[in-house]
Amino acid sequence: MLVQRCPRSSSSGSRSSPSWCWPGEATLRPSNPEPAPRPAAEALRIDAVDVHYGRFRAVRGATLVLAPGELVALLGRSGSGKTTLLRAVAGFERVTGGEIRLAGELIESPLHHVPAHRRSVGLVFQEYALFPNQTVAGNIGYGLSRGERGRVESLLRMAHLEGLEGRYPHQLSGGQQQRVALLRSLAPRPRVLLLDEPFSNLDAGLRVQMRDEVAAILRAEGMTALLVTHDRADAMAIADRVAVMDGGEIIEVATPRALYFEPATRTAASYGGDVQFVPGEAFGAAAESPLGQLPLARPFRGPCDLLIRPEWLRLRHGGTPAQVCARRFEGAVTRLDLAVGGQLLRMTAASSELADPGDVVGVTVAVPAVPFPRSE
Ligand SMILES: Nc1ncnc2c1ncn2[C@@H]1O[C@H](COP(=O)(O)OP(=O)(O)OP(=O)(O)O)[C@@H](O)[C@H]1O
Repeated sequence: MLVQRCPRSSSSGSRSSPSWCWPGEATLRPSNPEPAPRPAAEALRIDAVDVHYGRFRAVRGATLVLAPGELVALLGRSGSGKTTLLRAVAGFERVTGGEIRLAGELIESPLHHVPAHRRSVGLVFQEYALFPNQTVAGNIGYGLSRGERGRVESLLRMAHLEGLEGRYPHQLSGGQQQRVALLRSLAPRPRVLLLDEPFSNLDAGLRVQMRDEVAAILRAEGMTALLVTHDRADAMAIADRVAVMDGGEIIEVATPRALYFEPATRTAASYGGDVQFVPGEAFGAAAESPLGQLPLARPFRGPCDLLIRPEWLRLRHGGTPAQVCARRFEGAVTRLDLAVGGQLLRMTAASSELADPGDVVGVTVAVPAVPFPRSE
């Protein structure tokens, strides 16, 4: 069995699911006629999925397709529906619309429900949920047959945990526990791995190290994975693509670079990084703006608002004159408030760039601006 437990449902107890929601419920209604399986090029297909809690529609028409071996991050603010969607894929929430398929096989629709323990879906939560009375090897090998001992050893090697196989969870650091939890979920070779905020218990330094290690392990295993996070840096650092979830909807699916440099909507732009806009008049590949003529990330014509992230600004002699209104030193970076042509702009500069309040400096934009229709 791949699904060991679902901490959120067991710990909170507050998620009142309709009675037909519980995982493990083997038979619901006869399944609807099964369409021909989709090509195996899709490891996971979430198609127009709705999930309701009573009358509240927590997930709204969510569509997302993962290719085999792809790592996709579901990025959104608290309450945007990320965990609900993940739980629907795992089999812990019933969908009220749409369908979910694993490698073409229908596993969830309003009329069809494959129980969680039969989905071959692995789960990793922020609470590592290791078995306290089992060793590292016992935890990882849980659910494997005796003949698969070699699998435990190779996973330990891959995660650089050789030598720790005889330890118990309380004898491990947080990062080691998280790696063991990951290996335990990977061991039975699930069809897809679901990770719910797996790094949020870790301090900042360890978090960065762990997310790189987790990504490396997932790639070495060729695992298809869906990672829920509210942390944009986590999502951007390790995902092949980021699915932005807002108000229950998946509003944009893009590579991390596209989400940062060329988001399709203003809302998605705010998930990709800090946002600020200046008015512009675009004429194809460039636009006139209070910062002079700026190249555009995509062609546009007419009045627009231009996305210029604070860190895209540079202090340069000969740039557009700007007055420094305020300065906040934050160590590696310094944040400046600049008055440019009657507009206040925020700039994030390297702290080596010296400018004091009251100075008049030259400002340029180092990255093509992203145009959005003014009316949006
Ligand atoms: N059992 C439940 N009953 C009623 N409403 C629920 C239940 N579980 C979640 N919700 C609501 O559904 C919405 C989506 O919740 P969900 O936990 O999926 O969001 P999330 O994006 O994962 O948030 P977080 O990052 O805080 O975990 C929220 O408004 C939440 O209050």
